Amino acid sequence: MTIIVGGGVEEEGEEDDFVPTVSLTLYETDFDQFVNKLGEAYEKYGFVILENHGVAQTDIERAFRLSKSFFEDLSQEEKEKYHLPGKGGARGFTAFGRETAKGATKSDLKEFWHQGRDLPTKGHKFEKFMPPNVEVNEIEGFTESAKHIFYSLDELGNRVLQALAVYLKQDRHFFDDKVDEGNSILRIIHYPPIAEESAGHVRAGAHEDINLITLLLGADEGGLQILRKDGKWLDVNPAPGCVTCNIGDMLQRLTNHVLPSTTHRVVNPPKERAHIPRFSMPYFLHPNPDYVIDTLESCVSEDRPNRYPEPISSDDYLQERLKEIKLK
Ligand SMILES: O=C(O)CCC(=O)C(=O)O
Ligand SMILES: [Fe+2]
Repeated sequence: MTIIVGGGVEEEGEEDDFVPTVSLTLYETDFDQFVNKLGEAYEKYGFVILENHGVAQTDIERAFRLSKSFFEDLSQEEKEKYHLPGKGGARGFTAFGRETAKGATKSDLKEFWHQGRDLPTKGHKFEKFMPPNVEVNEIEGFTESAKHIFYSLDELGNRVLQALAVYLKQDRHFFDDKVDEGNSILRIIHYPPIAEESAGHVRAGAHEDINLITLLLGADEGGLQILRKDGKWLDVNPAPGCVTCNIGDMLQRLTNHVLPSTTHRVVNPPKERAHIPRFSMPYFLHPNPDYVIDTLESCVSEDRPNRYPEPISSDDYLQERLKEIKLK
């Protein structure tokens, strides 16, 4: 059958072979339909592709141009200057070969930059959780562009969370005061060309995201795959400029697995494309660090007993998980 996969693009395949694309225009014109489409896609795949999301294509292209310039034009020494030791990679640069998927022995084939939230005041109660951002001096516009993408995806994420709140039978604004000072991170990733022999290392090993939801730019480059419930790996093929949005472990925990955090990975390209680098930008939307994740009552029933009777603070949960992926 022919399927429209977003942006009017047609592809051949079975309906189950595609992560659904949902348009943000529905958020304005038919919120209930937006809620249902998102909820259905998430219950089935844990992933959805968002089009007409309002982040300007020119801003996205600029951010990718500046990312390319940072990773390819600066020397290793210049990049290393922006690494903050002992901070769990929370801000600035993390070198190639550092992050290792939970349970994996071989590190991922990537280097990345982390941009976080700027706290509004000095002496803010979240300073101990959220260190200041690092400014890149060599690449004009890099910091400003990273901030712009951070806050644009944050705003988009808030709209997705409104829909999910309604889907979960909460007030539409349930998440608003739980994420307004969230310890969120924009990760600007560079996967360099693959060397002759990658010795079992992959661009990003199979993992689940830690946070509430992730909003990803750049997946149109290919390589991203999700693990379907039947055990098959499914390519995620968004139309250019779309945002891929998935559920992370914190939201899976809060919803007692009503919304699943789906395992995903980035596979190495075939030999003839091994010389092509890949760039992507996931925005990991986190709750405020003092928010306590306590299973929603609307997600517990006789058939679905509470898997997490012990509540946990977002920061304790995050710190545990950072150790597991060798960033702490
Ligand atoms: O690069 C991508 O497309 C996905 C990256 C990812 O899954 C992650 O960094 O958690
Ligand atoms: Fe991920």
